[in-house]
Amino acid sequence: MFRIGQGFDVHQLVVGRPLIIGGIEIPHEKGLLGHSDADVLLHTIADACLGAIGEGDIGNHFPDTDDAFKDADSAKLLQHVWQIVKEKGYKLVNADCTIMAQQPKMAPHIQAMQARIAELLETEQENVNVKATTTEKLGFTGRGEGIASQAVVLLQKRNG
Ligand SMILES: Nc1ccn([C@@H]2O[C@H](COP(=O)(O)O)[C@@H](O)[C@H]2O)c(=O)n1
Ligand SMILES: C[C@@]1(CO)OP(=O)(O)OP(=O)(O)OC[C@H]1O
Repeated sequence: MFRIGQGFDVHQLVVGRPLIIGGIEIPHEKGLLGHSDADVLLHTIADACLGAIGEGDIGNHFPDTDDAFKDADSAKLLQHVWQIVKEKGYKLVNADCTIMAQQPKMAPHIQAMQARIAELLETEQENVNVKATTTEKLGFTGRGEGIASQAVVLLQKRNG
């Protein structure tokens, strides 16, 4: 049996924060604001996984009112979500993601993001695709006020 899930997330870009996307720290004069480390891409993938198995969203599992998740490493949050997916008997078929950011250039970091995400989802790197697009200077992403991300994941029930 197959299950599909999609995720979408947005975080504001501000000075004084590191920019962490896809588990990779990217040199930039601004970073993403959030209760956790605000890794917009890992949040999107976690939401897509939770959506695929009908388990709500990361806000339900890791409330932003809980100090336990203050400055949390989103890789650990995604690992926790992936445990739930595995306990339900699923493995990843593939994940496809898009980052919407006017700046900085994601291209030099895409391979590292794909490798890290594949590691977190216990799959081969070829099963994880990360893309980036500017939004042609339009909207909040185009003005550099924030970064958005979306993802689709396909899961398959393991045999036995
Ligand atoms: N933050 C970004 C945005 C885009 N790219 C890459 O640039 C290419 C052109 O982007 P469009 O806005 O015209 O879609 C595309 O190949 C993106 O991968 C990037 O590296 N970082
Ligand atoms: C990740 C959590 C953890 O407290 O906080 P934020 O970093 O603010 O991120 P968001 O995408 O708003 O998801 C909610 C929370 O689960």
